[in-house]
Amino acid sequence: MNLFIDRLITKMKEKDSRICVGLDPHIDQIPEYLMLEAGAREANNQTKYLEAAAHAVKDFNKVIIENIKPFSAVVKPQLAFYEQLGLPGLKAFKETVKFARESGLMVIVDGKRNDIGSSAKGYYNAYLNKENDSNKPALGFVKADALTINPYLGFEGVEPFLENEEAGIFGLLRTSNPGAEKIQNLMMASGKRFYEELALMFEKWGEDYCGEMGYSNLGAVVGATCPEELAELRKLMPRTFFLIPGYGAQGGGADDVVAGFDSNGCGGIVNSARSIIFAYRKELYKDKYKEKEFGLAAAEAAEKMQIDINQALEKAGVING
Ligand SMILES: O=c1ccn([C@@H]2O[C@H](COP(=O)(O)O)[C@@H](O)[C@H]2O)c(=O)[nH]1
Repeated sequence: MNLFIDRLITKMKEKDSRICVGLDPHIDQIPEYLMLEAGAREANNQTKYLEAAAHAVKDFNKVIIENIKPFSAVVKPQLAFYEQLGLPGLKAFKETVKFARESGLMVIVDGKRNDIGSSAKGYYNAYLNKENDSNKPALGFVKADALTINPYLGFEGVEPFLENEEAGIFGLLRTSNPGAEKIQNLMMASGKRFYEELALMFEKWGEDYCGEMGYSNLGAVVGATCPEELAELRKLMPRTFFLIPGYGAQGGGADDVVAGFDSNGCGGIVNSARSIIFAYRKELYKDKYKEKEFGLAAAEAAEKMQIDINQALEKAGVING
């Protein structure tokens, strides 16, 4: 049972959780005391500031991971927030991935990578490579369980990412942002929308990478903000597992994501970043938790999201309570 997708489904079942916590450390929302302790406020040049901010990010992530792990099987660090901190940010990212995996969580790196096949292989090596494939030391940056990719270059840009059966990928299909509709919902000459055509390609591309539970190591990203497309795609793509972002801060809610799951309550994982990791700043929790208790606020928000989604599935008759 080494296939990524089988491990993911098993872990989600063990925790009875369909949520993924986004580790998106927006610097302006990191608790001020962490920035002060790390020396970010006294830094008088960029080098010192980036080092201090990256230190604060690493400390922040560790507290979040410790607090949300009872409620989530997976975290999804968004690379953009680490790259903006330069080399110290990449170091913080690497330590975060390692800490999350040591804490028993699976890690989906959100990098939306892709290129022509020969260059895509480089991204594969960086994030998903097997550690010991031969007698030679292997290439690699971090050991993630999965990576988000962009399928725009076609299958030869996707195939290199599927080499390691222990690792998975999620290709952008129908994204959660408002502007996505203008491109992804374009009507094609076939009478199908662009995302529908792409969905059929995903199903075909993923067919040789299926696990024991019927889902493929090639998953798809479909937004919680477009429940109609989510419902349609679930029917069109029986072997494709969905990563569903857009919950919380972007407006998606529990009832919106129900359609992303199959009749067994499987087939999707719902991501939320800001509304969990920065819950301590939200009206709902602000009076209850002090800044230093941001981890407790994140735990409460994660538990609420876990319960809300499970209850929405129960209400829809998909799972039994
Ligand atoms: O369609 C997409 C694809 C990826 N994302 C990413 O998910 C998180 C969402 O963060 P929130 O704070 O929960 O809004 C972020 O990393 C995005 O880059 C997405 O939102 N939509």
